[in-house]
Amino acid sequence: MDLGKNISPTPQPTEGSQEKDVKPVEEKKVARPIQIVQANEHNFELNATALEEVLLQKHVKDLNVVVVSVAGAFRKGKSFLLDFMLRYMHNRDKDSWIGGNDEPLTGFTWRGGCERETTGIQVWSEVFVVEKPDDIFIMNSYFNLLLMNFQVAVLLVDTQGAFDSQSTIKDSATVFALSTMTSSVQVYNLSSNIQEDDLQHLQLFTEYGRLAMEEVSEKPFQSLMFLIRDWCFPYEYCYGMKGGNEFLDKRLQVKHNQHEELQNVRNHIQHCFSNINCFLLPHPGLKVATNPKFDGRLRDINEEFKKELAQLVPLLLAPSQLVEKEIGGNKVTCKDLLEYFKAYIKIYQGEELPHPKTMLQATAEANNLTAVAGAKDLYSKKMEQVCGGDKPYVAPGDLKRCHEEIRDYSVSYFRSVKKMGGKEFCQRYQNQLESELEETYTNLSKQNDGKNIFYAARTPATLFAVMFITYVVSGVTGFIGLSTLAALANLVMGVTLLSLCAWGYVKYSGEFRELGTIIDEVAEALWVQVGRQCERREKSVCLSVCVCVCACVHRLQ
Ligand SMILES: Nc1nc2c(ncn2[C@@H]2O[C@H](COP(=O)(O)OP(=O)(O)OP(=O)(O)O)[C@@H](O)[C@H]2O)c(=O)[nH]1
Ligand SMILES: [Mg+2]
Repeated sequence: MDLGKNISPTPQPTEGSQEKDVKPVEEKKVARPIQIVQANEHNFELNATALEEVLLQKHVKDLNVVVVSVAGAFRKGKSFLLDFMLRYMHNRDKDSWIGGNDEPLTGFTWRGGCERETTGIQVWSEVFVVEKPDDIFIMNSYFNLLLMNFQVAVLLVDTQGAFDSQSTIKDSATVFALSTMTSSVQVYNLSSNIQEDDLQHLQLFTEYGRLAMEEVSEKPFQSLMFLIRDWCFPYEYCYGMKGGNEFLDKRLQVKHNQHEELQNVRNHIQHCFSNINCFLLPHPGLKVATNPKFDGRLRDINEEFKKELAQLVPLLLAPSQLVEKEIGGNKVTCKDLLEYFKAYIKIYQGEELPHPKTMLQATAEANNLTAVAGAKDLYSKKMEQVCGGDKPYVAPGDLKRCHEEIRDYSVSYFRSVKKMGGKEFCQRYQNQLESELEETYTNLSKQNDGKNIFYAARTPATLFAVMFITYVVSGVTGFIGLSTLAALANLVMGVTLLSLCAWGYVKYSGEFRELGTIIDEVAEALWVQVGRQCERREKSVCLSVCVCVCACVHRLQ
């Protein structure tokens, strides 16, 4: 059997991707980390030109891509690990890929210290072409079975650490989601153990990724590897993949007697990834963790760590282990990946996605909203007893008084409910509640007005009055010979009569309600205007009476 013989598939050009050939980056410059997503003041921008330079290199652009990314909290050795992956990719044909004892570790920038190092998303400029054995065997003309090999392009991705002091939850979620959506293998880098909050954050971040994807299939993401650094309990679960998977099975187990919250997190994670693994890595030794002069040379690293690292990296990057990136069930080429990056980043730059929040913020919001809903419910129930649909008309003054009493009672209920978020935060929700109650009151008082038969008769009364006045005006003006004015008055009377008939039909049939509303509004405006004029007249009449009385009194004196 002739293994390893090259039969490369013919790549199909993809619609919409740019047909550019870019010279290999390493031809122009030495291989280096390339910043493809930049974080500017909590906004993420894609450096499309830099990504094009990497992904549109002639020898890789049409190859299926394998994207291995490392993500997780900041300062936990992600870039350090990726540099060992780079060593593997460079020396994978040699017996020992891990390097010499005194060779400093270079590649993605890593360092000691407590402040974050990597920002945004970086990729390694050199895309590695690997012959990946496929499961298909073919027979050649000499009747030998040949294992088909496909060339794939391997891209290594380093990400900004989550939860550093300069990033919001949204920033961390965006980086994690973007890297998960674009990678075929996501390494979730954790320290010491899998805590419940690690699972909750993974749930939040993957949900944020899922929201941004157009087609959400059953399992939107591919492989996830929990990588637990500084594992201290090899006596319970041994280092490596075997112990890791046993440990993970226990951690992700869904039991019937478990709280729903714990079950939800586990189900969510299992439904997001097609393949989930775990690897337990020992502590690399104190020199690695605490010596500021440590430059990555193997001499300073614990033997146990090196032994496990030598197992871990091939598990991710050995040709037979490579997982090609798939989106919606289709394999993705380097050229396609560029387009996906462009599309995904746009979604995160837009405003249509909800903002992920801290747990306190989300809980406080939920508390306050529940209290607002409770208070509104209380208000509605009490007001229902005063002016509900089956209750008779209430005098507007009485209704207002009831509203004020019940509003104060509801607001004090809202204030009495225990809520998170602090005084100022809760005040915002109290203001929202008060304005919503005022709105409800306006609607209720309109309904109440509708029950007043005199109110309901306003429109026909106004129209009748207009008809009567125009009738008199037309009679008088006709009598004194002002025939044009008389004709005009007749016209107005005719239009008013028509409006009255139309209004009657609308009220009877419930059809053409917009027309009915317009007639009501015009009649209402007339009514109000006439009312105001009468009030003013009344005042001026009163004033004149007062002036007359004063003058008489003055005369008498
Ligand atoms: N305890 C411990 N320290 C490690 C391990 N691997 C690397 N380190 C050390 O962790 C420190 C940070 O390494 P980086 O690779 O820069 O960490 P990072 O996660 O990329 O950090 P950010 O880029 O800031 O997110 C360095 O001092 C490494 O020597 C490990 O497995 N355990
Ligand atoms: Mg880093």
